[in-house]
Amino acid sequence: MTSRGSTGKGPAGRRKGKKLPGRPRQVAPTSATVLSTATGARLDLVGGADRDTSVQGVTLRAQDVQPGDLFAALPGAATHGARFADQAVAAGATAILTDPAGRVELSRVLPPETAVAVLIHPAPRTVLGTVSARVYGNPSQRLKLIGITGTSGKTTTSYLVEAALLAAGHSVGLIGTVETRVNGVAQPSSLTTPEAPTLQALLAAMLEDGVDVVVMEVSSHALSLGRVDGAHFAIGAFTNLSQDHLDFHGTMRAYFDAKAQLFVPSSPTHAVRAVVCVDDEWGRRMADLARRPGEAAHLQPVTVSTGATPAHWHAGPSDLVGDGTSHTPFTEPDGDHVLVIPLPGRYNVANGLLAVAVAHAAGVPISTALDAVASVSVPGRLQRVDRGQPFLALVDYAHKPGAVEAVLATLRGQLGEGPGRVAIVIGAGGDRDAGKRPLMGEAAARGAELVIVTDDNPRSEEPAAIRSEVLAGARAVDATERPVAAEPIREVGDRAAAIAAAIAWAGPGDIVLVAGKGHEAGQEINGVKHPFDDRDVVARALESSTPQSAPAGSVAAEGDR
Ligand SMILES: CC(=O)N[C@H]1[C@@H](OP(=O)(O)OP(=O)(O)OC[C@H]2O[C@@H](n3ccc(=O)[nH]c3=O)[C@H](O)[C@@H]2O)O[C@H](CO)[C@@H](O)[C@@H]1O[C@H](C)C(=O)N[C@@H](C)C(=O)N[C@H](CCC(=O)O)C(=O)O
Ligand SMILES: Nc1ncnc2c1ncn2[C@@H]1O[C@H](COP(=O)(O)OP(=O)(O)OP(=O)(O)O)[C@@H](O)[C@H]1O
Repeated sequence: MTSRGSTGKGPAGRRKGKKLPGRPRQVAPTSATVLSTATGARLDLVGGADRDTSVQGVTLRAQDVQPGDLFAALPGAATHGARFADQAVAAGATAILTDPAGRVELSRVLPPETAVAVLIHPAPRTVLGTVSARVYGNPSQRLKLIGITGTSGKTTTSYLVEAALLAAGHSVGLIGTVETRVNGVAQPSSLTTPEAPTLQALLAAMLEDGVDVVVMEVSSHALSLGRVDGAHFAIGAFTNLSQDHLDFHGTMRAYFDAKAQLFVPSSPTHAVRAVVCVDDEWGRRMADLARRPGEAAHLQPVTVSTGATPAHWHAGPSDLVGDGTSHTPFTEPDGDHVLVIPLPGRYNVANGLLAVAVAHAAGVPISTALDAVASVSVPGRLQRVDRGQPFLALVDYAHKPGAVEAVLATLRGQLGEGPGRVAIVIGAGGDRDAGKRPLMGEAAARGAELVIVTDDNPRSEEPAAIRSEVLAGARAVDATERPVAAEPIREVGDRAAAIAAAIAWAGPGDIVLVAGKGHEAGQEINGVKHPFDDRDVVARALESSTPQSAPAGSVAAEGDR
């Protein structure tokens, strides 16, 4: 499996052993006074600190501070950053950005005689993006920044856009859920969208490395928490919206409003150009909101559709070729083309068409983009694991109801009228939107003959309680609404055992889908990340299961790892 599909180079295309530069080598100093003026924060010169105190970096986590940094001591859900200010100052922080409560905390934790410039703002998170962008020289104004948002399809679409940009000769940076990558050097990501200090430092480092275009995933958390404040997006793309993250946003409307900040012209983080998939109602609303009455045509949103909704870019019916490659004719304002994409499912046609439209908006010729997306793979998204077994074993990142529904519909379509059946191994993450758990169970029961409910990342929650919520949704589905050969829903808490049970169940022509963790390399239980990679576990289960004879047309070893 290539961890990037873009160039077809695969792991060999990576510069092994090289570390991604997280920060630029050169940063011009910014004075505390300039930052105070730019943000309206009150400047308090503790211990006689100089008002010209210079800042050459910004850090959110005290333990990561480097000499010359401003430490952003923010209030959080678990603690207040100001409690760690002594560590930040000991590491060389010259300035601190905090709120009034944090200022009080500083008096308690900082050693006497500490000289440090303190910027006090009632809501420091709201100015952190501006501060970070300013300190790192506003890097997004000197490169082309493309932001991709939506509930599902962000990672896939960004890989496809990256492939198109690389094919057109750009030097490309990628920031997203799976990894952050610059010129072939990659490192795993911890957040989908980094916090503002990390993001701005990364953009500045990319610029130094010669990058001219950056494709990044923009999560709704990032938009709500100001992580992309201070970033100037040349293009913003919207994939779709379905239920997720309601623990954080409360309602679908608030979730949508968070995403809309990338598109609504009145929002400070709106992209210059919007490219919007209008397949769902939310997308249609987003395209309306992104319109700019009275402005030039080239600034109006570009719409993309794979369904009945008319759009600038419109896909016709797809022909499935081989094991998942689809050929889809489409029209765009200047002509007709065919999108060939090696990722199965109509939803991937939507991702593919959106990606080509985004690349085109970034100046890539359509033919170049189409050639590039025809050979892309994305880690942990319908990734095959093959040990010569007579059925298809797939690892996928579906961990929300809409994604489970979309991927199962695709797999059932792939089975066609044949006798094959689908097994899904599924769980739900702890400490995240609990409302989606029964809905995921329901989608699984509707689309698979065998449903094995297991643990995902329980995090701090009781795993059995999470499973019971998924099970409740699955078991509530009436037998008449399940596939004809459906079996009773099973519960196997241990994820490896659940995977082994699904593999043991499968016979020739069946499909086993291990959903939810995709590319992830660990399972988080009670604050500890245990090594666990679904792809390795599936491979081991296949190797230790009884060998069966391969039927005609069994899958090739592509996507294996
Ligand atoms: C809801 C959310 O996003 N919370 C983020 C937020 O936490 P918080 O403000 O509550 O921080 P806290 O833990 O109370 O700590 C307060 C402050 O003390 C500092 N601190 C804390 C402890 C310490 O030892 N040293 C230290 O300096 C922290 O850096 C922080 O500034 O600030 C923290 C510091 O950056 C983040 O790690 C944390 O993300 C948590 C880990 C998280 O899991 N976020 C997820 C939900 C998220 O953002 N996901 C999105 C969407 C993904 C998707 O679409 O599926 C993403 O973009 O990844
Ligand atoms: N356009 C789409 N519509 C519905 N489901 C999709 C779409 N694209 C991908 N999926 C499903 O969602 C899963 C995650 O896809 P991808 O990583 O591209 O999305 P994402 O938006 O980055 O997800 P996340 O926010 O969870 O990181 C896939 O494994 C697949 O099951």
